[in-house]
Amino acid sequence: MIEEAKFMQEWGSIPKGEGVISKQTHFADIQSIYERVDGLSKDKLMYTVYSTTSGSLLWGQTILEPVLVHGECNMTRGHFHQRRDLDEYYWCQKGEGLLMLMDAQGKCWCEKMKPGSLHHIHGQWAHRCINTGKEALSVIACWPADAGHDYNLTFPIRVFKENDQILLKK
Ligand SMILES: O=P(O)(O)OC[C@H]1O[C@](O)(CO)[C@@H](O)[C@@H]1O
Repeated sequence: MIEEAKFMQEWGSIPKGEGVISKQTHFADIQSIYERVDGLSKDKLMYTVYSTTSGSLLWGQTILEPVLVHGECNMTRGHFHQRRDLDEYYWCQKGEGLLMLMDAQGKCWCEKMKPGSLHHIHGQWAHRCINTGKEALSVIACWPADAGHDYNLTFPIRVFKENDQILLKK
């Protein structure tokens, strides 16, 4: 017997199929992670996450809008996995940005994301996506459904864009 695929992730599009959900994050939800909170409308859309669970795996897509908050690049909240033994893959579909990583000792570094770049995230590394480009940054992820999110962290580096230059500030 040959069946149709249950989900579609067409090139350049969002995941479609039964059980795909989406969640929007607006500036009001995320403002506390930025250095400055004034000057941007609270209802500004910052990012959208589409996700679906099949068995023990999650498939998700995060679309980060090209927004600067007083020069600071739009970013996801960022998290460790509650289960530090569970890894994740990120694949950049569109746009350009940085994947910020931090280990358990607080060592923090970034990998460049561009269309096609594939990133392995070790289970003990916190991770955050940052849009440094002029268009939306679209990142697809696959990770274990029981990994969980641990938001109890602070990244020691901030990413700004000034005169088209990317600046990392401690
Ligand atoms: O929850 P955060 O840290 O804002 O990250 C954005 C997205 O990254 C994912 O965890 C994929 O890693 C999504 O589930 C999540 O919502």
